[in-house]
Amino acid sequence: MGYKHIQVPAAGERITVNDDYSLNVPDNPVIPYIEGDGIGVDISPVMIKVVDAAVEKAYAGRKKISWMEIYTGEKAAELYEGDWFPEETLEAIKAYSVAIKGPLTTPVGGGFRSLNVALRQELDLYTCLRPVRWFEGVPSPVKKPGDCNIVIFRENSEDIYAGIEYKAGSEEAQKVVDFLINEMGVTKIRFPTQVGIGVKPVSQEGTQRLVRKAIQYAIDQDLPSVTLVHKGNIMKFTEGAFRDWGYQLAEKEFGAELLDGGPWMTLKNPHSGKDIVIKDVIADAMLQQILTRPGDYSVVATLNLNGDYLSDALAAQVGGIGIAPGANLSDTVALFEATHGTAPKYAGQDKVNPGSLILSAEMMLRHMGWNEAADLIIKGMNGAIQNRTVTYDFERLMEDAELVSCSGFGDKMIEQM
Ligand SMILES: NC(=O)C1=CN([C@@H]2O[C@H](COP(=O)(O)OP(=O)(O)OC[C@H]3O[C@@H](n4cnc5c(N)ncnc54)[C@H](OP(=O)(O)O)[C@@H]3O)[C@@H](O)[C@H]2O)C=CC1
Ligand SMILES: O=C(O)CCC(=O)C(=O)O
Ligand SMILES: [Mg+2]
Repeated sequence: MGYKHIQVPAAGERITVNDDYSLNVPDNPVIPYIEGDGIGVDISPVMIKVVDAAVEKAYAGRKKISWMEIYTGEKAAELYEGDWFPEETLEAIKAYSVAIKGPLTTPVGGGFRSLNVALRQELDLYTCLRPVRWFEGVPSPVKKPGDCNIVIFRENSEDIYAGIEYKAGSEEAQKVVDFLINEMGVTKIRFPTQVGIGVKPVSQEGTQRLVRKAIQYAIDQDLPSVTLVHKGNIMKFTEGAFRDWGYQLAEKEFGAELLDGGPWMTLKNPHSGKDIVIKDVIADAMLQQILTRPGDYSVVATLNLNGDYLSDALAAQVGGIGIAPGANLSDTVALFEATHGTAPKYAGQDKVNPGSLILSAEMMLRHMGWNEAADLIIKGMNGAIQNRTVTYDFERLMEDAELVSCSGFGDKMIEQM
């Protein structure tokens, strides 16, 4: 395939996907990566160095990644003459099936819409998977951070996050307001002029494909519960429907039965025979539950915006978004990315924690079946933290820790593998 600006490495083959969605991973796969805006310039090269070291150590040259840079965001705009979101980036991610990205800037209140959201929508990466776990020694604002071991399944394609919005004062906003008032009999728009309007689509299909993944994950990983997090008391036909469709799917596809008369349900893990509880919690209560009783939660399935809030809040409990990894998944494409953003005030200073992107790469290696290399990344992370050689975000909360740079932390991880 001929690309305009993407340089395909001379060596390396594509990862391909079978009809049952399993992967064929060659020993020398080409992995596309987006460096990212802001601190992307700091963390992406460190991630690549650490992953290469883990792969080399695990397989002694038998396996190797050929990295292929692809472009979105500021770097794309420079290279593609103002195009922030080149079509060939999407083509490459689809063609190579597994990719990783740094953070991308989204302006607040105006300007272009989120490129991160656009990537998820264009590639239909409907699951945002964000595991939250504590590494021993990481400073935390809570007393028992080890109690927090929660895997978030965030719906990634719908909700108020889909970007259907009309600006206050625009012809479009007024048209929607007039339609709501005149044709739908709406009387509750408090100030019907100069009002911005947002639309919140939540579908049965979108909900159920996400909840299906969450329950299957709990089965595969032998976990005790799946919690549907929603604000369904207030937004009945979107967030409330998410809960109801979630329970319905658990019953229909996994044979879940009502627990003590419901609405909670329970099903037997077909592999381990253990019970899996399917439960639900209203989103505001959940934000206190994760602080007071994190051990009650294991897998969480939630809508797009709730998942965004919840993932940063949970990350804070185990040390912050500097080490919070994630993946955006469709059935055929996986795009790994950190939970945090571009942290512009630190850009180019070789200062921030590269842990979030490195742990996202660790998830990528497991997705590829390269578990030995993934294990070495965890070993390196544990070793660097336990040696108390950490970046500013941890160092400022620890006593007697040695402050290291972003690249320095990567090197410390490699030493510890
Ligand atoms: N998926 C993506 O690409 C995402 C993109 N964004 C975009 O990023 C931009 C900036 O967003 P903002 O709200 O400031 O959120 P950020 O996540 O970029 O940064 C918020 C704060 O989190 C801490 N932080 C973030 N990354 C790290 C790191 N690697 N190591 C240590 N600490 C870190 C810093 O805290 P402190 O100041 O305490 O040191 C930082 O000031 C926006 O344009 C936003 O839209 C946001 C989220 C996700
Ligand atoms: O797209 C963005 O700029 C922000 C996205 C975000 O915060 C997230 O996905 O966690
Ligand atoms: Mg976020």
